Amino acid sequence: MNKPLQARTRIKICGLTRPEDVDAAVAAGADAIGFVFYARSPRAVTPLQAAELARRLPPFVTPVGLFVNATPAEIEAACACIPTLLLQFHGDETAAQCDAAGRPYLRAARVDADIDLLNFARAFPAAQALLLDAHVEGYGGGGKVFDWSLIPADVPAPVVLSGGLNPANVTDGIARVRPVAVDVSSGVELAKGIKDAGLMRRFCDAVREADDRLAAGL
Ligand SMILES: O=C(O)c1ccccc1NCC(=O)[C@H](O)[C@H](O)COP(=O)(O)O
Repeated sequence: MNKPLQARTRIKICGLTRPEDVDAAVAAGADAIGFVFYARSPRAVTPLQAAELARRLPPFVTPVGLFVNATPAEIEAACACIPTLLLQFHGDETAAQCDAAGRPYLRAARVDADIDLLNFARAFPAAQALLLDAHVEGYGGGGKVFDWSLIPADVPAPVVLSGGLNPANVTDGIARVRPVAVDVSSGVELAKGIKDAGLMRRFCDAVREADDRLAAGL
């Protein structure tokens, strides 16, 4: 998969609920912090809780708001609390529903042998990137790795690799998929919504190691 080598692989850490975890994720090198606005998730936060957490972010660390089949009013309420929110649609939202939010967004695809990722990507031309996650019960956050060989070499969108990543497998994931970014939740947790600072550091170090190996042509 021959893709232009970007300066470095960006890192999104998702499902944060505590201020100390936001601080630790930023210190570890996260480029984006995901807040889950899906009430059925054990990692769910309210827009006001997320706004308080997002105020801890320095410049150039992006808050990402994650939605599953939310109403326009729910999306607008979250954006009113966090004006710089990058949206992530992780449910069954159509392109029209995603585009109607009027903001940059990531479109999640739940990957298994049944999905046609090329057609899926073409259906969301306005998405800033495709976030490729495993197909799990409960829409996401499942800690499950999907078969990366299912990802076509010519996906017509930037790819964020997600699904069951952790410090032990992210280097391989970057080498094989060459994503613009990686996304992790379970793999850096002590429990759902409770992140581990050491695991976040190790995850970000492993991403840096993968970038260094790619830059060295290894
Ligand atoms: O994190 C959740 O609880 C969640 C619930 C419902 C839909 C999506 C959810 N998370 C979305 C993410 O972006 C996760 O980071 C992604 O699914 C990867 O999670 P994991 O496999 O646990 O690293």
